[in-house]
Amino acid sequence: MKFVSTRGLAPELGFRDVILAGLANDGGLYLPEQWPHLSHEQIAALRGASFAEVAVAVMWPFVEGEIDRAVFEAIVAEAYGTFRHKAVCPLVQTGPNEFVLELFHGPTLAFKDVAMQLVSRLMDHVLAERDERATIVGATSGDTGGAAIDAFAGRERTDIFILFPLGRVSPVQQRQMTGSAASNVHALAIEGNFDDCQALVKSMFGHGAFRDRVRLSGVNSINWARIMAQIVYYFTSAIALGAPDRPVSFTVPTGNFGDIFAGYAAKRMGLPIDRLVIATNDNDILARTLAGGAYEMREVVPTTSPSMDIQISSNFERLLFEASGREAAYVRGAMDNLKQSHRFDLGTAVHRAIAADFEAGRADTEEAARMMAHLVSASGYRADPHTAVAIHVARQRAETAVPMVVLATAHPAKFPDAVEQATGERPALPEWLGDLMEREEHFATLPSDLKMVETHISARTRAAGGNERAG
Ligand SMILES: Cc1ncc(COP(=O)(O)O)c(C=O)c1O
Ligand SMILES: N[C@@H](CCOP(=O)(O)O)C(=O)O
Repeated sequence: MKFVSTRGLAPELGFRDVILAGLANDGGLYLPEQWPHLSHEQIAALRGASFAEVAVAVMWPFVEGEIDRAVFEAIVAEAYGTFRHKAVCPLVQTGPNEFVLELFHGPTLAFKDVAMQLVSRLMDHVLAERDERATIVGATSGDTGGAAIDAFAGRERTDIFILFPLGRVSPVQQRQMTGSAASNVHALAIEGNFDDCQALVKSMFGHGAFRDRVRLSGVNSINWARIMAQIVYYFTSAIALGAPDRPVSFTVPTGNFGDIFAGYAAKRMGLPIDRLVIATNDNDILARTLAGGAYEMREVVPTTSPSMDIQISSNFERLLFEASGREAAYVRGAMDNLKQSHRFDLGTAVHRAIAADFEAGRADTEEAARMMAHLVSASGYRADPHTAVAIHVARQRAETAVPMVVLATAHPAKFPDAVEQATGERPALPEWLGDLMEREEHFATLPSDLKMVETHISARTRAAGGNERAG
């Protein structure tokens, strides 16, 4: 299997190069050159299989020929052995035909662990095989950072630098990034918002000399391996609800569009998905784009679901590539317009193609709070604010006979203030997270300035001969 860039100007790569590359060197995002297909019989044969078994079956077509099967199976088993629930991602029924898919039973209590625990092990394997080191730089609005730090802390072949927006993540999210004592971990508080952090990361990838000097790699959902791992839970949940004989719909709290794009990928691979519903908070650029056909940036509004406080939704580029019939020139044009004028028009054909697969809705902070309170009083279910946004959006849709799965992307204890304000109850962190809030913090604060951030990283990454500890 080869992978191609959405901008059409980067070399085609195999899986091992794609996982290390992160972003393509033309600024685009990698996608498989064609979608593998699982037949009705192959999907039906996965009934009763464990999460790890389904994971191997779903991801194998992407890695076949690049990683030995037994090695891959062992890596998958080890990655999902870190989860605290034996089903890994359990389904909980919250309404007559509504199910919540809990993706937060991993080490940092967010859905990011599902991919990150696997990606760190796969990267380590490829780097060891090549006897190389890498510098991982990531941007986070809160959850990716903690999950990446947990997954990469102490790994000999990688140094990891996570850029988070100063003062815009929850205290639990911040401690998950700053509380690591591992010498290869560097948390950087950036004076800006998440879009500034993500733009800095993309600029570093676009800066060839820096990219080569530090052997830059990325673990945001720009990295295809992140999306690949997230496809798996669409299969496990749909199969548990009767697929492939019965279609299933999904509502996904969305920011960078990685999670819901994984659902789209599952559909392209043969999973019978009826509706894919994008749920946004007050930062509703995706809902506005689907309604009006124009992607138009506005100021980011801080909300109680901070991980979705995003205007530049990076994986939307992957969807543009697909919806335009894989027209790299169209994608380049749209991305140029976005950079220059902070907007672009989808055009009728692409708008229609997107509307054929996706619906969208929004829930503001007030509506999310009301939903959190309602869930507790109606059924005793405790949702985090991101999940509450999605449940609100799911319940605005017309009911059909098709089961609706809502992705629960974070544990409520990651956002205790918002949950307490809405429900009157303060969710406690699981005991095994113990002294998280008392750990000593290590981080550096930097302006949103490319040169200063690059200089900071160069001095500290072992891949470029640096060895200073952050913060
Ligand atoms: C808790 C939570 N929910 C939802 C999202 C949005 O997911 P995505 O960026 O893949 O659209 C994020 C951030 O990615 C998150 O951390
Ligand atoms: N909400 C995210 C933003 C980054 O998303 P990613 O999926 O591209 O890593 C976060 O929690 O950091």
